Amino acid sequence: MTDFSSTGEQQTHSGFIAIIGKPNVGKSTLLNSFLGTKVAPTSPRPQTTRRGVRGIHTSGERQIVFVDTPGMHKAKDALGKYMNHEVHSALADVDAVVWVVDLRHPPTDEDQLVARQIRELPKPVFMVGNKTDAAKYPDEAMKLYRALLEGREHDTSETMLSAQNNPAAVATLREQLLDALPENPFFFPQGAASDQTREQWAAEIIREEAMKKLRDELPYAVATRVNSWTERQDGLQRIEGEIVVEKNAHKGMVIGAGGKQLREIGQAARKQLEVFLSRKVYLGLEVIVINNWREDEEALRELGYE
Ligand SMILES: Nc1nc2c(ncn2[C@@H]2O[C@H](COP(=O)(O)OP(=O)(O)OP(=O)(O)O)[C@@H](O)[C@H]2O)c(=O)[nH]1
Repeated sequence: MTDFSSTGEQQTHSGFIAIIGKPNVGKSTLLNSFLGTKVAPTSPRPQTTRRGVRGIHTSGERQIVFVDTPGMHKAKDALGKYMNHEVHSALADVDAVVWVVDLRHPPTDEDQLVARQIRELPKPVFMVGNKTDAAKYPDEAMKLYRALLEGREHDTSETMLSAQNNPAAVATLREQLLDALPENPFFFPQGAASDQTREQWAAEIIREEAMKKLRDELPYAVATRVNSWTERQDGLQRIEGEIVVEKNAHKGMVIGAGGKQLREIGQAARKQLEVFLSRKVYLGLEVIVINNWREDEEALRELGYE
């Protein structure tokens, strides 16, 4: 382990905390809110998160490394299996778990799947009832979720909040997480916000915008990557990216009539990148085909899912 501790004298506390839950409950939104910056993609579509993206929060002598996991679900293909595997390995390696549930609805089979994973886990679990702003019966829903952990013998705490609209409640929860960290040297340098490269980060933003625009099953058949990023002397960031589809027939569906859809995806992604980078961005996007990439272990590796 690399020792990034700020001082040799004061003891630092540092640890890994996984954010888990079924798809679409608001895990990435909560992570971004914990960090006050955007490291994870969010979208109204389930299963937007594919990698165990890490976000890092350092406060004084304490550092949390967040592991944002893909939503746990019943896997249908190699990509799905990879995503569930990410959740299992995340749980084995972390010091505590934040379990996010959606208070707008009662628990489903997928929530039970998650609860089974953590009921016996000998690590602190912080249950977060999310979306209180949009829930009709938040207390009743929370009771049903609580029941899924009945019999659990290890530390469990609860919070109800809106990851999207409740920064004060998110900050209070973050403070509780900081208090739960074990004594450890820092795992990352103090200023770091994520362990993603800027290329991975930009590729995820492009994928987020593509997922918002594409219809039916197509969003899930799309991967993105950034192949080149150069900075001009006047500060303009020139980024070249690819949207990868798994069939020739999908290419036209992504590009759209006269290239309209691809242009819209590119424009939306460019705007997000410009906001986060505070720089002018030129974004070049191309659509390419890698046949059945979701079933192809080598292609998955090539696209960074390993
Ligand atoms: N009303 C409301 N919506 C929220 C809140 N938090 C998140 N959302 C929305 O819920 C949707 C899913 O949020 P994400 O953060 O992408 O969810 P996720 O759990 O990371 O999703 P996966 O990547 O599929 O696992 C998005 O449309 C968010 O804007 C909240 O506090 N209130």
